[in-house]
Amino acid sequence: MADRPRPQLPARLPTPLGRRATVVGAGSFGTAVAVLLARGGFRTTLQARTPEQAERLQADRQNEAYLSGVEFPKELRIGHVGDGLAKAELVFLGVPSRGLEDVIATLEGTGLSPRASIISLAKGLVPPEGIAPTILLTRAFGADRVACVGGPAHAREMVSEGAGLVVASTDEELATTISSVFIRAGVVCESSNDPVGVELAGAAKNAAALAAGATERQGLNAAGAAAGHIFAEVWRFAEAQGARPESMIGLAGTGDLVATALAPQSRNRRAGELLGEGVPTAEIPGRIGQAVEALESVPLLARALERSGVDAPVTRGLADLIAGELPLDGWVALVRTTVPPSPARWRPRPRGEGETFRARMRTRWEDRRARRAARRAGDPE
Ligand SMILES: NC(=O)C1=CN([C@@H]2O[C@H](COP(=O)(O)OP(=O)(O)OC[C@H]3O[C@@H](n4cnc5c(N)ncnc54)[C@H](OP(=O)(O)O)[C@@H]3O)[C@@H](O)[C@H]2O)C=CC1
Ligand SMILES: O=C(CO)COP(=O)(O)O
Repeated sequence: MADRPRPQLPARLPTPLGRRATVVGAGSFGTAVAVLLARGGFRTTLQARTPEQAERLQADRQNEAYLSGVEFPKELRIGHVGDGLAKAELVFLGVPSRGLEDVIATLEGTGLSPRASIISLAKGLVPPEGIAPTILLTRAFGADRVACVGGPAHAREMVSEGAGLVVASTDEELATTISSVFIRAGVVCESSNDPVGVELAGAAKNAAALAAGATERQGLNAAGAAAGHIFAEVWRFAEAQGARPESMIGLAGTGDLVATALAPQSRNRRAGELLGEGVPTAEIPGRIGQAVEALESVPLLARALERSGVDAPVTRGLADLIAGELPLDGWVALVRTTVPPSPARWRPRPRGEGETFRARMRTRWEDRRARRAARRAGDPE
């Protein structure tokens, strides 16, 4: 930590002295976030699911099962269900999306402060509706108490070298408080007021990494096309929900996609590789041994896109591949032949204020020529 360059702190950062945080879920990411929060000056409790797990973590002062070799700072407290919640101002949920409803239910009986903010670390969708985690949390706690975290952030590298986090909340003060504690801990963290966009970007990158993993042996162009189609399809859905393009283009979307698709240890990409090798979906979580969000969120995503009328053949095809209803060669053929719907290729260009008359005429002429060529090729415009 001491030897590497640290991100620059904004001029006025709130001092965290005496402030408390709890991380629910002592898996790889929950543990890594708890380590950062303790480094960032928060009095932090890491909450395991059972007393036995908590005892093990306390005895070892590291998480052998999920993040071995990362020593806990001495300030980090260890607990199990309910511990550390009554006084916590920030409660981070480090469990996979499918566990969020259960965790919210357990939070209710723990004396959680009505002022505590709840932050989702999940990069998937919540069943059965396939909603973004912050939508579920907002229903339970109200939007001004809710945030999420996205961006390229593999747990082990994050605690040793850093990460590119994005904290998103509709409450600006909350987003700034959370991002400043990560920055104090030495990790780059931007804030955003587009939580659903950041979460859909995270779900899209996991889906795209899984798709790329399943396809890479058949050809890297096909793997890239699969990822590109999925991003475009999810973006059309996200846009209809008011999300902003920078959430998909920046750290939380393309940035995290590159980190996940390149990482040999990525669980989502590895799950895709196993699917591509013909391993049945039901066996994959057991082989990987940790959360593989995309296996569950892709079918939810495909249904959500269908419900909202978004044309999403590649996301649907990936869901069918996961369900065992589309063979690998059928999936690859689908990826190789899918043409995005015409609005993705053909949109009126915005006219710049300073554009000259000549340049405008030239643009119109080029537009007309391209439309004629598309008609001749039999493409709808
Ligand atoms: N790992 C990473 O690098 C990153 C992960 N994420 C996201 O963080 C989320 C958590 O993933 P990650 O930490 O990697 O997963 P892991 O599989 O490493 O750990 C999951 C943790 O959640 C606990 N858990 C699972 N279900 C429940 C439940 N119903 N109630 C309480 N606890 C539960 C598990 O407990 P038990 O051991 O008892 O099963 C375990 O402690 C995912 O959405 C992932 O996409 C985001 C960025 C990076
Ligand atoms: O979200 C991640 C990194 O930002 C981790 O992705 P994997 O779960 O595929 O390892």
